[in-house]
Amino acid sequence: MTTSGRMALRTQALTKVFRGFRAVDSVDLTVHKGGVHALVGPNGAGKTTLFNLLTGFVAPTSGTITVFGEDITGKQPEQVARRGVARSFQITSLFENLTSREQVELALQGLTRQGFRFWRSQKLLGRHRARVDELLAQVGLTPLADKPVGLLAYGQKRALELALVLALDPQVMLLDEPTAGMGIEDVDRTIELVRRIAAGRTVVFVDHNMHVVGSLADRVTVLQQGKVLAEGAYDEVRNDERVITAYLGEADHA
Ligand SMILES: Nc1ncnc2c1ncn2[C@@H]1O[C@H](COP(=O)(O)OP(=O)(O)OP(=O)(O)O)[C@@H](O)[C@H]1O
Repeated sequence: MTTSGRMALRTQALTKVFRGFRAVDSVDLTVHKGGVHALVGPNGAGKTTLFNLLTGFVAPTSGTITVFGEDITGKQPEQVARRGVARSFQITSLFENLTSREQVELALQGLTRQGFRFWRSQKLLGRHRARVDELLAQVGLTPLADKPVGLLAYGQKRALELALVLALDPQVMLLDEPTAGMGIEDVDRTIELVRRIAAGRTVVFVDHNMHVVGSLADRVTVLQQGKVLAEGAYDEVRNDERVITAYLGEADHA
């Protein structure tokens, strides 16, 4: 296999400047195919901006982004999604009055060009139902499929978000703080869930919880002030003096 064939995502000198402020500063990032790659760093390090760049929600000031060897720099989010890169939806994008099932149906419907016409075809509708059931089962929401989303617990809503990403059947899945705001039980359940759905895909995720990072990531990139401070396996990175200092600095601040 060629080197580019093993790379799912690659950025070179990727930079985003907001009114003179370098939020992402010359980042070289390589995410290997099939890898689970964590982006960590103190608040304001540029993690969200990097995510937005990788998914086309923010256009870079300079630098390049490639997906499986293809240059996607400057492409729109839909075009990036069409190349198999999908990010998690935020809870705020869930409709509280719809059930989990309806929510997943809506996500699948968005994938079809036929739109509403699609739903009039009984045959396709049946095939679709099976897929909806499968997605709900994957994230453990089968028993709650017909409950309005507004009545779901926080952790269950986060699981539903993952089902919406999975509906796109992405090759590369970007998860923005999948365990943020969760209690310990939900955190451990989510770790298991992400591990399961990561099989056969490439995952990039941001998380502040080092237990999550250590449990899931085979590679960790530490950002600080928009730059890559360190990169490596979790155990290498967490013992890196510069990383310890960056985090202690943040703790002092707090
Ligand atoms: N649209 C914008 N306009 C101006 N500045 C921005 C914009 N988006 C982000 N920034 C700045 O860029 C820097 C990096 O922000 P970013 O949200 O990417 O950091 P982060 O690592 O995700 O932080 P957190 O962990 O707090 O979510 C911050 O200083 C932020 O204020």
